[in-house]
Amino acid sequence: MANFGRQVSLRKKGVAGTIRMETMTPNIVLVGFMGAGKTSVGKAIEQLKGYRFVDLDQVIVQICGRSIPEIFSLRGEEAFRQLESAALRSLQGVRRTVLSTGGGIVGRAENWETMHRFGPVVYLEADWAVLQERIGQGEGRPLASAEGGWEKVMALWEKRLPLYLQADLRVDCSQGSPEQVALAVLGKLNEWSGTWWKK
Ligand SMILES: Nc1ncnc2c1ncn2[C@@H]1O[C@H](COP(=O)(O)OP(=O)(O)O)[C@@H](O)[C@H]1O
Ligand SMILES: O=C(O)C1=C[C@@H](OP(=O)(O)O)[C@@H](O)[C@H](O)C1
Ligand SMILES: [Mg+2]
Repeated sequence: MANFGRQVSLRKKGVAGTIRMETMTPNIVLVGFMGAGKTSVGKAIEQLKGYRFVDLDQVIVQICGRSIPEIFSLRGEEAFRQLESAALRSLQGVRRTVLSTGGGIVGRAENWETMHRFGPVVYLEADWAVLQERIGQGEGRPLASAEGGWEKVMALWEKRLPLYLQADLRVDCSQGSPEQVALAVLGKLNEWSGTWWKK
């Protein structure tokens, strides 16, 4: 994990003095299962903090000119995962950005490397009943469509649970509005890493 918010010596690079990592990587990355509220909380953080909001699914849709269900049905999940990793890499260098990812981003080690370079990764967690209610009929989410049955979706959630724990921070997203969850995220980040995110 990168050491955000700490002094970094530049002496080895032939430059006198130190700078703070915060000037290099003030972003926030949201991960969590479908329905956790990553997109909604990302938008709320944009409003509260004036950060730019980027939803990775929307980046993929823009690159492909197709919706997420169309990409899944025309090209399959593996192609979607490749597009997802490429879309994530394409964001390298973004600043003052809150990035909402898709629930399956956590399946590839290379995505974790990229996300950890962007900034602190925050896991929005909720229990199954809350996620199930928010997913609803699964519209727009090919891996959670109602006709596929809930057992498969729940098995996917259980399989992914340990992967989400690679995040730097965990925030309960099951109570309160997206704005309240966003405030909880910002509060935890403040406790966690001091001042960098206030910029
Ligand atoms: N804190 C919350 N409280 C109640 N409903 C929420 C909350 N966060 C998200 N939702 C609702 O749950 C659904 C999924 O939210 P979304 O932001 O798309 O989740 P994700 O991007 O994690 O899949 C949406 O209908 C949204 O309005
Ligand atoms: O969990 C997943 O594998 C997916 C989650 C979706 O995003 P949300 O988590 O925002 O619904 C979207 O990326 C795609 O349908 C696949
Ligand atoms: Mg989303």
